[in-house]
Amino acid sequence: MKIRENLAFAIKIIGIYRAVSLVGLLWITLLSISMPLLQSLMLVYTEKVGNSLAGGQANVIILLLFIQSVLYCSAQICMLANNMLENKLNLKYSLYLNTSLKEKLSKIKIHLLDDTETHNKIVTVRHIIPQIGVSLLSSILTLFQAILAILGMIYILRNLHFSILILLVLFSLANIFISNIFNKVQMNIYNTTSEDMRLKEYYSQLFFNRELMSESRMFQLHKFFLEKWKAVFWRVETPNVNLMNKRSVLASSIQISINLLQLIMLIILVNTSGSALSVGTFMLLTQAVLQIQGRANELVASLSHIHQTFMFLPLYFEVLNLPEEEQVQGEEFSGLKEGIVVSNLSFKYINSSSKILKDVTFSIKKGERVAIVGHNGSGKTTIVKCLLGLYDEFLEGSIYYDGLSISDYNKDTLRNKIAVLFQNYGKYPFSFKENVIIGDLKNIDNEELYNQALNSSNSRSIVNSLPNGSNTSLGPEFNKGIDMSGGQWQKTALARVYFRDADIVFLDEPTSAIDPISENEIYKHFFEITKGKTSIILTHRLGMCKWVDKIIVLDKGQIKEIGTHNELLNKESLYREMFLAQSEWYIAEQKITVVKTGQQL
Ligand SMILES: Nc1ncnc2c1ncn2[C@@H]1O[C@H](COP(=O)(O)OP(=O)(O)OP(=O)(O)O)[C@@H](O)[C@H]1O
Repeated sequence: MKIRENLAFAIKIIGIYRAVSLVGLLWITLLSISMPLLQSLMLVYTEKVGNSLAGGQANVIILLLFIQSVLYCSAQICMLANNMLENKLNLKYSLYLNTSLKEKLSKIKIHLLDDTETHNKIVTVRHIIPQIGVSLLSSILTLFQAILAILGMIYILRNLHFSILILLVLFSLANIFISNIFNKVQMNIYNTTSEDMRLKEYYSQLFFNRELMSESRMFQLHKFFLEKWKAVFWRVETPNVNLMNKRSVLASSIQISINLLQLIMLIILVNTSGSALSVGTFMLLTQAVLQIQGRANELVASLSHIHQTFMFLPLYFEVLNLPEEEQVQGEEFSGLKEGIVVSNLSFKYINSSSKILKDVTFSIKKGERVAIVGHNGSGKTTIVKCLLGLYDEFLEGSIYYDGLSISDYNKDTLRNKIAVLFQNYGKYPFSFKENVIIGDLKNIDNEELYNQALNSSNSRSIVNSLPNGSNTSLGPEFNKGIDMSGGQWQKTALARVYFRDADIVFLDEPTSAIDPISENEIYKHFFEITKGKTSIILTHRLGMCKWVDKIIVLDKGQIKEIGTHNELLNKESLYREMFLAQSEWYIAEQKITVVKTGQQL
């Protein structure tokens, strides 16, 4: 089973090498075969030169030396070409393998990223990618080279005492056995420390995360972070260092054994050949013994590396085979015609212990403006994620767009018609304009749309204040960029949403960081430009709910009430309770103003 599995992996890997560069693969194989052949030929000529030194003609000796030199230069040129090609292929394989991984991650089911195990696997695969690339290929080729070279030398040494060969075989077998043990230990270390490796990276980046820097200074957290980082540092590095030390002990022992082995082999040679040994043959034999030993070491090292890589390959292919979001070739979504219906929807995240949404039912007509409100953690964002089709297979109940279940639509066509502003939207270190136009990559040259988006999101004044206008780089980490305030970033993210020619708009807390005057402007624009579009806004600012057609109030994952602002305010409701609690602030403020100024209301 194991052999069959490994064979299947080998075929897949060869497929990858072929896909990346068939010509490169052929050349590097050719060069790898040429080098040991040239080395064997050089040995043959070493013997001839040595033998001709004893009484040979000068011109014959010169000719032999010349041929030997040509062979040496050819071997060097092959080695150079091989190294250069290897460097180039290294880049190509690394690009290919990393691209495959990134493409995969952009397609896997979102719920997998809620799982710690998936993160551990991904980080291990990222670490082993360099090993799978050219490094594996060069180990395979080194293995072939070593086998060819050893066969060539065995042929040259065919008349020698067989005990030399037995010694070599025994020595190599012991070496392979020990490497095998080390590889298993290494694999175990990777498996057991992958989560700590991620933690170590995370604690490291806390020291240069600009957004957290001020908090960390004010709370004087650096020592706390440092201690956490140090603890995890030792947990990750200690097993690796211990293994490295053991490997070093092994390497030194091998070097000492090689020396002893060479001595033993030369003693056997001298004893078996006695005085019949010519100078040339002695030179040939000593070099051959040295080379054969060197090659045997290469053979063991490459076998060990191949073995180690093959132990990791299942994990690599496991990550590449993680389930992807299903691309139903189903119905094309060309825009909402009737509305959205959510029917008895219940939902639970992969790692949550109880249901986050419980039997939720509501409907939204085309063109309606709906606000979803409720306490923190009541499930507002979760409903949106379900409506976006991010968690289809975990849903109980149904979500229909125009009467057809969300899972029957082609997801790309559905998402093309939806624009979303998430609570944790992206703040990209691109130019201001790029931060907006990534909202719809199909329209990146549409200046009119861009200008509309700036106006609707109240971002025009931001662009005017930036040193290079729309082309100003954002974020000081790159390209001497400019940082923006929280509210300016939020307006930019809103512009991104408006830039998308969407039919349905979801906004999750769109104005949480925006000043009241801008907020007012933004909502005015929003209601203007979303006329005819369906919009769903998640908010804690209940003042804006006066302007929507319907308010859905969530409580602990359940629908508590549905109605308009007036309907809900005029009866005992959670909405009324929340609205009054919020408006108390303004009423209290008014009283303060009255007291301060002595004016009458
Ligand atoms: N990926 C996740 N895995 C497990 N539980 C989650 C996940 N995301 C959210 N939750 C849990 O689901 C519940 C609802 O979260 P959700 O973000 O939907 O609330 P919300 O109403 O949008 O809250 P807020 O008003 O604070 O934004 C919370 O208890 C939260 O802990």
